[in-house]
Amino acid sequence: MSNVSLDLDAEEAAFQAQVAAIEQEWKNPRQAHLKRPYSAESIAALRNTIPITYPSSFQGDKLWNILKTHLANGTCEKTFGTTEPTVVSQMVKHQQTVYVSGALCGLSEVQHPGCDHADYPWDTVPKVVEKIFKAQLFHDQRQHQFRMRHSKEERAKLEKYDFMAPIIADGDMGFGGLTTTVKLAKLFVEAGVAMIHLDDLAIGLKKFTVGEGRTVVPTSEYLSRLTAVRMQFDVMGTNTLLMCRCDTDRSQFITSTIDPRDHEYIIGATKDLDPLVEYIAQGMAEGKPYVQARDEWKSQAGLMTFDQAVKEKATEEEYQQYASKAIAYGVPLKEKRRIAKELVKQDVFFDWELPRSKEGQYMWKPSVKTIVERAILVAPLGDMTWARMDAPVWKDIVEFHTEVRKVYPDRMFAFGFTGMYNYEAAGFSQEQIKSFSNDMAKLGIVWQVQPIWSVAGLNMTAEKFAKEWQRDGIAGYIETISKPSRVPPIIDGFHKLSYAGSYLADAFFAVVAGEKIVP
Ligand SMILES: C[C@](O)(C(=O)O)[C@H](CC(=O)O)C(=O)O
Repeated sequence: MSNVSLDLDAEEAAFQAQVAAIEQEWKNPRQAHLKRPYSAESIAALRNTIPITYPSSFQGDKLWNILKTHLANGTCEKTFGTTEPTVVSQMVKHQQTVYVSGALCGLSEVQHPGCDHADYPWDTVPKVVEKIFKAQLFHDQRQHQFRMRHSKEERAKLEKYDFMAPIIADGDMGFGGLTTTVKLAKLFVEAGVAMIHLDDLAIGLKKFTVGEGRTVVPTSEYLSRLTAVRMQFDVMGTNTLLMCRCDTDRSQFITSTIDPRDHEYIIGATKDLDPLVEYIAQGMAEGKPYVQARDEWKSQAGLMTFDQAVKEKATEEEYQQYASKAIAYGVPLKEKRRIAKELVKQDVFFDWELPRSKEGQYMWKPSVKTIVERAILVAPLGDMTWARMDAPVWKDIVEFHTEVRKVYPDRMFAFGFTGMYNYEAAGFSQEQIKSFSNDMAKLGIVWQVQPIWSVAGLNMTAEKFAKEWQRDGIAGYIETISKPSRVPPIIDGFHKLSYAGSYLADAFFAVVAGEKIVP
């Protein structure tokens, strides 16, 4: 039974037309850098039968043009994170984009605030994007209506801002599974986002204070996540941008050994000890703190990668022969073992199961090289790349971006100034700190974000006023806030009717009553 006429020819013709349209979309210069592992037919079969368009696609194209212009000019867009629409209304006066930080959402937009575990409900960040995007539309609408109340000559004297700054948002790790990643991508597009970033972290395994902060997932899982987002964007036919973010810098663990492309970096014990978890359990039963027991075991286990273990046992000549055959991208441990057995006289003991954590994670040896390999592998799925770094090590920054651009010369990159950066400890002079953004822009880092300004920035402002308010009462407010905010360039506030939207609200009444609202 069906409630529509079964015109099979029409259905088939519509499907083939959709396939042709998708293939044409993918040939567009805007998408020339993308390569999908799936066909246009697969996407056409997943689309709705009615045409749906999304402002997200328009904002994605706008952002693409902003970033490509910076790339061409060797400059960069500098933005910061927020969850507040009123803050956004001020950001747009000095910058071109807005960032919605997951860490900030986890502190202020959830029922259980806390550290950036990205363990908040998967729809948290998209909802904040929607809140901000709708506020942008409101600011844009009231500014337009206010301007159109004035003659063209008068408008020349009025300030005008582009409130529709593209929103970039934190997609974290896609929240665990492919179905959540697909739903997340869909919700972000429906919310009006211009770009999301997705990373290779494992969900919910961050420990902040014991040196076990980052666990990555296998390369294969990272690929699947990004493919799922690209697929969902294609199903929706949107030009929303996808940023491939790698968090392997300073990661301590990986969740699985399933992908041979990771084997080079997985750490094993070269001493045949009891497993770490047993040693820790025994130590804690004797009253030892967890970290002490863990570090004791680590100091005895001879922890290293298999290649390092071979180097320890082989002669120089044996190792050179081994390296020429076994140290290459994607060589599985099983093959490495076979080559070592063939070439190295001494037995190489190596067991990556012994150091596994209680949660089953494998130990990981981070390096710029592994971030480069992941970034290059996934680049055809995304529009930009971000190697998230825990510290501003200039040598690593140069190495990473230079290596990726050897393969993708026009690749655009992002950089995040995390709150904990200690520039002096990283060897930066004051001059280098000042020129940091411009120096990075020359490497193709066209979008740079201070993600969590709001935590310190707004807190300092709030604490300062709270103190003055108690001390000076309303006189203090007038001196420190009200008067300064009226001095051009004026900071929008409810004191200026135009910015509260009062004229917009009255315009609804006027239009309904048949009155003119333009001069
Ligand atoms: C950018 C980030 O993902 C965020 O949630 O804002 C965080 C910010 C931070 O930890 O400073 C991150 O870089 O992981």
